Amino acid sequence: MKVNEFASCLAASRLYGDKETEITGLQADSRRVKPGDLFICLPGFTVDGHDFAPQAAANGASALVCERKLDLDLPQIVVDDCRFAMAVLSNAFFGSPSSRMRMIGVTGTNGKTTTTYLIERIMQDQNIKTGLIGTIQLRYDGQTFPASGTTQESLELQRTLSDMAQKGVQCCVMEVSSHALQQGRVKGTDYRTAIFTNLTQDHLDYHHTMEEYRAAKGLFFSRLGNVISPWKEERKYAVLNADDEASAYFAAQTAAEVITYGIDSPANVRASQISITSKGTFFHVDTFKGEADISLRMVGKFNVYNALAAITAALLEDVPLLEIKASLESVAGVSGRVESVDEGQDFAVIVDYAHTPDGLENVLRAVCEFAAGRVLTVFGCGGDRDTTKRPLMGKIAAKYSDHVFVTSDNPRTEDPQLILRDIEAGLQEDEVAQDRYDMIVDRREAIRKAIEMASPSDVVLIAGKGHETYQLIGGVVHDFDDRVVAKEVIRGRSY
Ligand SMILES: CC(=O)N[C@H]1[C@@H](OP(=O)(O)OP(=O)(O)OC[C@H]2O[C@@H](n3ccc(=O)[nH]c3=O)[C@H](O)[C@@H]2O)O[C@H](CO)[C@@H](O)[C@@H]1O[C@H](C)C(=O)N[C@@H](C)C(=O)N[C@H](CCC(=O)O)C(=O)O
Ligand SMILES: Nc1ncnc2c1ncn2[C@@H]1O[C@H](COP(=O)(O)OP(=O)(O)OP(=O)(O)O)[C@@H](O)[C@H]1O
Ligand SMILES: N[C@H](CCC[C@H](N)C(=O)O)C(=O)O
Ligand SMILES: [Mg+2]
Repeated sequence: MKVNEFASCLAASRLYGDKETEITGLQADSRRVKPGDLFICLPGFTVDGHDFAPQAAANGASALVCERKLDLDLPQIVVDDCRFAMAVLSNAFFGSPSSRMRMIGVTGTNGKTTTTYLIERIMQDQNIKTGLIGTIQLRYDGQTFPASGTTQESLELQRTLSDMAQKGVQCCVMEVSSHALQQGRVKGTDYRTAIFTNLTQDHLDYHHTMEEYRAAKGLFFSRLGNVISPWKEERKYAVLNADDEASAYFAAQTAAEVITYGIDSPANVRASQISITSKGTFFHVDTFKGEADISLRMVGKFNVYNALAAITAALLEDVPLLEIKASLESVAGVSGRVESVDEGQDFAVIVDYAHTPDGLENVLRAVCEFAAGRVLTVFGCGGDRDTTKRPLMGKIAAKYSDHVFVTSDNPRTEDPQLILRDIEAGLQEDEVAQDRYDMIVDRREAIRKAIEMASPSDVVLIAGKGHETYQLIGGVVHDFDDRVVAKEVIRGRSY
């Protein structure tokens, strides 16, 4: 593509320099620029990509996309917002790959990864070649790739979608974070179905207020159906959780057809007769395409919501309900989500990714429902993230646990001790919590103490890191996997 063809994708852009310059690739990191690349200067949150334009030029960039004209002898496309431009240009460069697949996106504070995994299983079982993009990994065409976050930057996303389309992927199910929506990472991506799981507190460091956070998620629904593509005539669906009050706000914003799922409120797909054991969850589901009884191998009422969202999306893809049931019942669980660590010990150890107040409350409620003995909780809160969730999580941990071990969870650049103190403030709101908690900065030590305290029938819940295999302390990434550490400690414990 020539530089003027890129410029013409952006109505209000200004092009300076040789319009015929040929572009062979896109890049937003000067260190990775190859000759022929169009370098996009992203004004980042930590550094300004414009400052790296000379390095990009030295590495052979053919042209620049920037927010102000730079003093460099290269063609330049000047735009108002480079991040949004990057999404539009990436989509154009890769030939709108999302329009060649069935795109199903999932947004919401909790449950995105789980819901995408369930949908992936259902679609794969229909012999529909399905790709997955999310927090744990990317996978398609028999290959897996590490994820760098929940939703890729637009350039990486369009590259991934293009590769999927070339490899014959017919359906892509992906997580869409509020950060991605706010930053326009998915702009131009043509979703057929947009799913909302729930909205509860998280990320207030980034979104500042719950209203702003909700508004970011709202972008997913307000943009749905506004993308020009070969699927244009096709129906678009907003799949909303009838039990979450934010759904009415999203419904009012979307031009797509609204389909609801829920438990407590009337919904198009509704679960009843829920019963939860330590082995799984049973429920009856009433849908617009029949009824079924479903026995999930995953525990917790929250997983009924995730299953309902998956059922709704699959019904909209015309998958028969009984085949959806068979697929859901075959899912043993999702890595790091209510995952049991079983070394033959006489108490339960569960590793879970709950890292928000609502996530923690949900998993603790589920654990309390089936725990025959005490509930011993190990958890912490991430550094350089929403600080206001820390005391809330402390209070919740105290409310549902017999003993709490407050510890580190990726302190990043913060002082770990201070994060623990923020959590402690919430624990101390609980009058009976005073002598029922320990503060242990070293997570391995905290896990060891909890497991040593466990008696037969107790449940040790280790929350916050789930599938993660690292602990970020300062700028250093240390190997750390709750499941591995728990196993080592259990094996070392004498009975
Ligand atoms: C707040 C946020 O979203 N930050 C993202 C952002 O970082 P940034 O703007 O600070 O980047 P920067 O370091 O200032 O660099 C600016 C530009 O200069 C370029 N650069 C930089 C150095 C250099 O030598 N040359 C060069 O060209 C960079 O490539 C970049 O294009 O752009 C980076 C690269 O594109 C992302 O990796 C980074 O995600 C960081 C790691 C992050 O923590 N993101 C989290 C908050 C996030 O997005 N999370 C959500 C999940 C949330 C959830 O639902 O739980 C997600 O979708 O992953
Ligand atoms: N529907 C739900 N409602 C509330 N909590 C949930 C729900 N589903 C899962 N959880 C809790 O949240 C944790 C994270 O679940 P999951 O990974 O599916 O969410 P996510 O939205 O992908 O998270 P992230 O934003 O970090 O990508 C789980 O380990 C569980 O404790
Ligand atoms: N997507 C979330 C994951 C948090 C996981 C937790 N282990 C932490 O590091 O805070 C975030 O980036 O806020
Ligand atoms: Mg996720």
